Amino acid sequence: MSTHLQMNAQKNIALVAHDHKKQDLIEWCEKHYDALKPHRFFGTGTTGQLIENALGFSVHRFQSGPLGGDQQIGAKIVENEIDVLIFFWDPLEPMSHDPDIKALLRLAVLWNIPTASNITTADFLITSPLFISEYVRVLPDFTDYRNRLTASHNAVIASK
Ligand SMILES: O=C(CO)COP(=O)(O)O
Repeated sequence: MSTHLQMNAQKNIALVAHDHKKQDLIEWCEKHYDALKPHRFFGTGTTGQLIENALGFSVHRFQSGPLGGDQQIGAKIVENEIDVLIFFWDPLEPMSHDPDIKALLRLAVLWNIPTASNITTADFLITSPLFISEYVRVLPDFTDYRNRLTASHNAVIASK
């Protein structure tokens, strides 16, 4: 069994980049300005501010990554408020908030969110016809997982 979530043609895009990758993300946004413009933007604090300044896009900014921004974006993914994650993370730099980064990337996989971690993948994503159309996102049915303990727990209670 699976469940389905509707993505609108206008996507909610989360933009995140580590410090040595911020310029790459800004240049990527500039390169795809026309394709990105119709969508809505979210971002970690510093990345969001830089994108606003460089592109003029309005970006809903969360906290800076090390202050919890990755976790806030992860929560929005769980609440189905983010459709696409563009996260240029730095493979050469250990981060104080590595657990938060891992958690965000994990949630993006769990909730089947299209995710780009480098320029090439981001180019492929933004040029996909699906980027500007409605799309039904398939999710595993988590019901069994959610109920995994309640049935046996209820049986134990009933037997007392
Ligand atoms: O650290 C980040 C993502 O893990 C990004 O945070 P900033 O955009 O605030 O620099």
